[in-house]
Amino acid sequence: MKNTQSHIALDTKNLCVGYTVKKQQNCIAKDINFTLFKGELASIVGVNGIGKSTLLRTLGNIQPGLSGTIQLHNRALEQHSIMELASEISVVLTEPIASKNLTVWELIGLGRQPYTNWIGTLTQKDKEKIKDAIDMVQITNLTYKKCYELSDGQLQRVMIARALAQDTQLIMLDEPTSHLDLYHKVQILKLLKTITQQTNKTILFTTHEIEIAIQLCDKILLLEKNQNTFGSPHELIQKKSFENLFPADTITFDSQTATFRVNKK
Ligand SMILES: Nc1ncnc2c1ncn2[C@@H]1O[C@H](COP(=O)(O)OP(=O)(O)OP(=O)(O)O)[C@@H](O)[C@H]1O
Repeated sequence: MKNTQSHIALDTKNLCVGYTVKKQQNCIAKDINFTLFKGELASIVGVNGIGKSTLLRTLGNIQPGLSGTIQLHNRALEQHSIMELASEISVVLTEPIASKNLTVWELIGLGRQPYTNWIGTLTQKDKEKIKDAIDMVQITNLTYKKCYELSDGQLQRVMIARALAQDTQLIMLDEPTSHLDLYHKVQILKLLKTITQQTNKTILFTTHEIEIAIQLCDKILLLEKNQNTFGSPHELIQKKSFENLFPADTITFDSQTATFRVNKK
């Protein structure tokens, strides 16, 4: 968010995320304006290097904004304590976890840190939240496995369960389907959809899986160099937003099937 006057308002109690960036020169993301509501599944898409992860990480307070402000409940994000933020927003990143020696149960238990005492003692309520998270992502059979024993797809489920155990209104994930095959990509994104439907939580994730996002997401934010578009997949298709995403001599978008076609010539 360099050289911009950006203002982002997060309100996890009512409207979930409102984000505006005023148009300025030398900024990748321009004129962003989006609002997410409870129970919505939303994705941030765009070509490599357009700023998807930067936006997500900035919203999640993982990295400082290049300029502008982010407010959570009318207070600057950085004015909230880490524990306050952790009870409002959970973030799942792509970086490999340092704690792979933990069991699945222990790792998911870390999601309860905002609520436990200083030595991390889990109460009955904490244990129930962990169990509920495990049930929701369907990994009961993995509960006592070490995280280093898991496949990438299983580990992603564990990370989602940790975010669920953290029990925040907003869950953000950076590229949750990287390293997964098509089947497992679809499984993870369908799981995110189910979570929004069953818990009324809001999930925002970055992805390169535009075709799957079109099929599953309630809202899509398409980041582009000169403009950004936000809306339902249907609205974006109507606006022909995907048609110039890639060079037309190589890849075209078929709005009838909502798929990208490779130009073989
Ligand atoms: N709004 C911005 N203004 C200026 N620079 C930005 C902005 N957003 C991102 N950048 C810079 O652009 C580079 C690419 O950003 P980022 O990794 O977020 O892109 P991405 O879309 O997630 O890429 P990929 O799809 O390859 O993962 C980074 O160096 C980042 O610091």
